[in-house]
Amino acid sequence: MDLPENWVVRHSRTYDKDYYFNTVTKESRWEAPTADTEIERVRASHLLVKSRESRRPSSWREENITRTKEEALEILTEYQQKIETGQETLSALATHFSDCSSAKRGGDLGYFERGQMQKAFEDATFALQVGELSKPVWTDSGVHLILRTA
Ligand SMILES: O=C(N[C@H](Cc1nc2ccccc2[nH]1)C(=O)O)c1cc2ccccc2s1
Repeated sequence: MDLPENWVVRHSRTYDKDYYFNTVTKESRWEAPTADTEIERVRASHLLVKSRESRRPSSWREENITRTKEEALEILTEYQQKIETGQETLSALATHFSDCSSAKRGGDLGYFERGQMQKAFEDATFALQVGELSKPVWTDSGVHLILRTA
């Protein structure tokens, strides 16, 4: 029986039967959680660099974004290197350089479920472990670095 993420089976000596415990939410229940009973949601922050080909080639930073996709990736890869070496945090770089309005919240997008974000972004985020940084991910908005936070 494969349980959804963070769920474990425990044994109740009081009732001499197994129960299920979520090591993150600390919730316990008698019935086994299954993938389809759990509404999976994640939380993430991101840094977006737009290009001239973005769905909306404008942002709080730059009214008319003209950089090419190649230039956007070069810029994002610089940020990726700084975050991976611990020189910078994604939150600090997103605040100053992200072309998404979530820059005002350190790149935090809040919680979301499948079906809410552009598919490539959703798939990349759900594939990350909590605390893990993505590789550059392309959507119609531009190129992103994603940090899964919950
Ligand atoms: O779509 C947004 N902003 C777009 C850029 C963008 N495109 C995205 C595509 C996937 C995930 C985040 C994305 N942000 C913009 O400003 O042109 C969002 C901004 C915010 C701000 C707070 C929380 C959620 C969101 S989603």
